[in-house]
Amino acid sequence: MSSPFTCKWGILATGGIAATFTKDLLVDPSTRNVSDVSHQVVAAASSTSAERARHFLADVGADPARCRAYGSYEELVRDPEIDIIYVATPHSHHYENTLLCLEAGKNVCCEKPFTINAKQAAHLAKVARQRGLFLMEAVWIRFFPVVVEIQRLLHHDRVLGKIHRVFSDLSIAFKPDPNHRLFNPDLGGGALLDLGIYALTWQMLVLYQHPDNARAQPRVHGSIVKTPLTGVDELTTVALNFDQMGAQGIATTNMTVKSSPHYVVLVQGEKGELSVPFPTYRPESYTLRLRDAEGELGEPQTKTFPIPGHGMFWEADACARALRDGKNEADRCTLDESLLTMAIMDEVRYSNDFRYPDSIESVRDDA
Ligand SMILES: NC(=O)C1=CN([C@@H]2O[C@H](COP(=O)(O)OP(=O)(O)OC[C@H]3O[C@@H](n4cnc5c(N)ncnc54)[C@H](OP(=O)(O)O)[C@@H]3O)[C@@H](O)[C@H]2O)C=CC1
Ligand SMILES: O=C1OC[C@@H](O)[C@H](O)[C@H]1O
Repeated sequence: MSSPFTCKWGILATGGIAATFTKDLLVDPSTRNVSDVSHQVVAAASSTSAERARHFLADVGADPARCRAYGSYEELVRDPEIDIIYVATPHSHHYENTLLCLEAGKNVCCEKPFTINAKQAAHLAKVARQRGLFLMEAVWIRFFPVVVEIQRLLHHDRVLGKIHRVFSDLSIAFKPDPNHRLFNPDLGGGALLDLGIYALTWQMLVLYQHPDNARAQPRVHGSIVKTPLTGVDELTTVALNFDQMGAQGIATTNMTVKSSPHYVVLVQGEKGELSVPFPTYRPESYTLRLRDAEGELGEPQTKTFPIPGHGMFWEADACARALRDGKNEADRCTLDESLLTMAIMDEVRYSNDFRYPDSIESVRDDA
């Protein structure tokens, strides 16, 4: 058996999800039956201090003898050993931080949402393509085995027959705090960009990618209620009409009331229903209920997929395989779909008169 391709990671930022992702990189791939790729953490950087980066590496359990700790992102992107950088800053910073990496010749996996708006995302895609670099938005659910199986059931096996509509929600009750990144407009806060992107991703996975849709773009209508606290969107609903296949998607999100536990994603088709419970940002199971001869929904059949860690390693494996194979995009998370998702969120925000400060909506002059 040939030895696995080892992907060498640099971690840009040391907050909550950077720690979770890095710990997942250190999980033994054999626990998820992966033997063709593996991961090594070779550096981390904090914009605060090198000391903070050192603590981060120690906290996540990285081998201090094999890692470097930097006190600036600029130093990180110059590290010659790094194959790919994981960008884990707040939304407001993704565009500039990813550009910094790409311009230094580094491949990038950038946290969701890709950027603040579609113009910024298009600029990143242009730079990556011009330079022949790998670039991916870290929409980790796209790589979960449960998601792969749901798509096979709906798209290939067509267990529900024609799909009529899809409800998808991700709502979490956060304590209102004007300084938290979720509420702070200067950091790109708001339900849509942080949580709604998952509800929209389920629509992309089920309806947009359905063979009957043939990648036709949906018509989009959005409705937003802003929080009086800071003016970012607090309650947001998006209706997506997939005219090609005569189906409708309803994606909802909010930062005040938690999603109902059982039917967070609900796909309704002519032959029955498929549902995915909370949390849709870390899906672990699905339930299928098929109609009997009388048209009544039958007994629920649930299938659960164990997650041997947090579940972020599957997207990391996809990045590693793309680098190994000389590809600049991951098949399950393409730049075109990230651009379309950003364009849908732009449409919802701008049609509801919700813009972030110019300082974070802008693109560089050379975009
Ligand atoms: N996939 C998933 O499940 C999740 C994804 N996310 C995404 O990850 C990203 C980061 O979220 P999260 O880790 O929760 O955020 P945190 O606030 O915990 O961490 C963000 C980090 O970014 C760095 N940073 C740089 N500039 C700033 C700034 N001006 N203000 C605050 N932080 C700054 C800091 O690291 P330093 O000081 O070291 O530079 C900070 O620790 C977001 O895009 C979010 O949407 C978040 C949670 C879950
Ligand atoms: O991606 C995310 O998923 C989980 C949420 O708690 C978090 O706010 C969000 O960024």
